[in-house]
Amino acid sequence: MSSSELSAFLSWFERNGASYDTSAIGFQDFEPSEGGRGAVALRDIPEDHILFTIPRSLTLSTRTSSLPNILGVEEWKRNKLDEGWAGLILCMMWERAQGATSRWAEYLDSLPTSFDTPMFWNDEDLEQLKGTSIVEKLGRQDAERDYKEKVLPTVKSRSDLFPAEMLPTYYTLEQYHIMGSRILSRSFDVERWEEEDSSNEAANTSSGSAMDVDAPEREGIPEVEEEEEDPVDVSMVPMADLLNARFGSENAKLFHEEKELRMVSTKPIKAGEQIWNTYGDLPNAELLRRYGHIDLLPLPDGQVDNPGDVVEIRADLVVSAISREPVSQSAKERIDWYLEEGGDDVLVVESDADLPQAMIMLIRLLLLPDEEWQRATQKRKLPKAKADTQTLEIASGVLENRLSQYPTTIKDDEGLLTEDLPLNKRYAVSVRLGEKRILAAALEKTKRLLAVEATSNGSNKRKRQEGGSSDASKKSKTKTRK
Ligand SMILES: C[S@@+](CC[C@H](N)C(=O)[O-])C[C@H]1O[C@@H](n2cnc3c(N)ncnc32)[C@H](O)[C@@H]1O
Repeated sequence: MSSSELSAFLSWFERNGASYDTSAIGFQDFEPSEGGRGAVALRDIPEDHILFTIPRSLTLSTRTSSLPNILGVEEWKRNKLDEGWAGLILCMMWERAQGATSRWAEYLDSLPTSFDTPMFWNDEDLEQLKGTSIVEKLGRQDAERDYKEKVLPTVKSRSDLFPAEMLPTYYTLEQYHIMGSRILSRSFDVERWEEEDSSNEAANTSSGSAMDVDAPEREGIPEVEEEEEDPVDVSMVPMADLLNARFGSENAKLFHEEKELRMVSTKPIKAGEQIWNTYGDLPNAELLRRYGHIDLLPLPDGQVDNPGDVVEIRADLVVSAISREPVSQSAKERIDWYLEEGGDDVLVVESDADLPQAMIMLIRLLLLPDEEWQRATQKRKLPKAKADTQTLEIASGVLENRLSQYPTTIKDDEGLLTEDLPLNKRYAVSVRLGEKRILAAALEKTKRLLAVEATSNGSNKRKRQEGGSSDASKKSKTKTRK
């Protein structure tokens, strides 16, 4: 954003009922490694200070744009614009096409039009991400399908709203990707205020609840960390999206009030310091995919990594470690049951390198003798996450198999990082190295436990270790791939 775009944005912000404390917060360019353009404290700011306030009506979402109502509820739903981000993307395209008459004209003009995220990388750079879960999550094909099946038919069927001569400028696939990337790197989830009236009927048709309802936890099923996002909550929040983020550095947070959103300091901030929001202290793979940067911090073990890093292991690696191809009918039934009962198809190893509880349960489930399997289904109870020798052996095979999905070794990557690499490659190598270090640590832990199992040979000591969940396992996060 140029300085003239910034000042146009700031005066638009204030003209439209938003306000910011001009004595406390300013905007400047930081080093690229510090996030580039961001917010700075102009003076010492105490904790709990309101930095800026935005009326809910000035956020841009399918609730606040008038397009869904103008188009009509029926058509909105018929074209599936109430599912996923296609509806918001179309609203953003349409608002932009309205030019100066759009309520968000200056805001939209201030947003970036190019991105460094892997979505826009060439094949050579993407190749460097092999083994990480980024490539399969890019969603380029899904986005293109939504564009072709939801957006284009809508646009072509309503020339009163989308004049044909505007299509090549405002409603192209390229614009679709740009708007999608703006949402990916800048949107917030803004839930409806509990008592709030549903004023934009077309946008409020999604089945999601405005309340933050936790999924019920069934016995034996590990908690599911991620909740389904309700598309009507996904909102562009002017000014809040100017704040950068760094692992563990958050000093300001967005609070959702009935009529407005407030960015409030959560710690004292010294004059000259950057004002950091949080993107959730994400693993590097997710930071890179959504935002195009990574976080690297010196850790107590002397390595430089992101403490929020995780490794995702697809549950089918566990299945193939146990059952021979073709997968037996019984294994298929068990996997279906595990998934129906809320078990997840992706197992997550965190940076502490403990085996995910879900992995141990799944292994044990697949190994259960038939009678016990019948009992488990009757009681709707997964096996305990107790890692015995057989389970540990299989888990270590799964970890080795997962490690082999990366074409390079830890040593190769450490060597590469000493070289002068282009930025995309440096990021990709750092992401895969962080993941491999976690896998290697998990493998080492598992092998240590196997050695203990082998030497203790049924002694009392071993009984004590088997009494509860193995140290190697933990109540794990499981995750649904997006
Ligand atoms: C919500 S925006 C923040 C404002 C942004 N810097 C701008 O100029 O509009 C998120 C983007 O800021 C950049 N960013 C934020 N934090 C960063 C960090 N710690 N290191 C590098 N880039 C960062 C990334 O490009 C990211 O996609």
